[in-house]
Amino acid sequence: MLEARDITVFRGERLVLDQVSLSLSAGEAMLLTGPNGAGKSTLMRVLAGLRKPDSGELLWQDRNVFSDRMAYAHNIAYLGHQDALKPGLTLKENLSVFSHGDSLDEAFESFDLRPLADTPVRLFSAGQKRRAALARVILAQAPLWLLDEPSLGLDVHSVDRLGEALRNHRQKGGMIIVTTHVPLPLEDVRHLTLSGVPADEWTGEFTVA
Ligand SMILES: Nc1ncnc2c1ncn2[C@@H]1O[C@H](COP(=O)(O)OP(=O)(O)OP(=O)(O)O)[C@@H](O)[C@H]1O
Repeated sequence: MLEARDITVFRGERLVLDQVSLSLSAGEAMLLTGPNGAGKSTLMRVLAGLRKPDSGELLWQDRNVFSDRMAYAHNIAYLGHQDALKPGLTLKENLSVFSHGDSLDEAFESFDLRPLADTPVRLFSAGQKRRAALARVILAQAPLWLLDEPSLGLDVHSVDRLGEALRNHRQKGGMIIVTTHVPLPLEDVRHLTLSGVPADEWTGEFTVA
């Protein structure tokens, strides 16, 4: 089980997350929504153990994540805005680092990547890179998926494939937290909306010469 209690984060002088709490159990999914700048990606980085909150606690199986981040890292698959693939390597070379054999085949199948297996990733389109990054999420075989705008750049067919991957993961007892600005094929999902901490009103004026 994942539990976040009163997570508070400042970026510079600015309060971005103000005592945000959530919890998630096996098989559950949560949709994280809110306007641009509301703090969704910041919260995802905290949940991924990549950023320590200024106050609050993050617990995985009742243990504090930040007291042993390395142990926690084995339990998560985090997809950020960057696809984190090596451009000079082929797709197969990129993904083989994470797995071999059957699981690699399954990951290729999940996002129709077989025809691109021997192509260098630098030649991929934005959507193809996103599909490859999603295949990597599957390969991680981690119980908790943290997906920041996973459908970015995906065509309609690939969004369907994403829906299937999300469903399969939950059926196996996996957990998912996902941010999105567009509808996703995700049933029976809990919602957390970040409204954003209001910035001070900008009081400047433009002068037209
Ligand atoms: N590198 C940074 N340094 C300082 N402040 C930052 C930095 N990156 C983001 N912020 C601030 O943190 C706030 C939250 O950003 P974050 O990326 O978490 O929002 P978001 O909800 O994911 O937005 P979006 O929907 O546009 O992806 C932003 O409003 C911005 O003011």
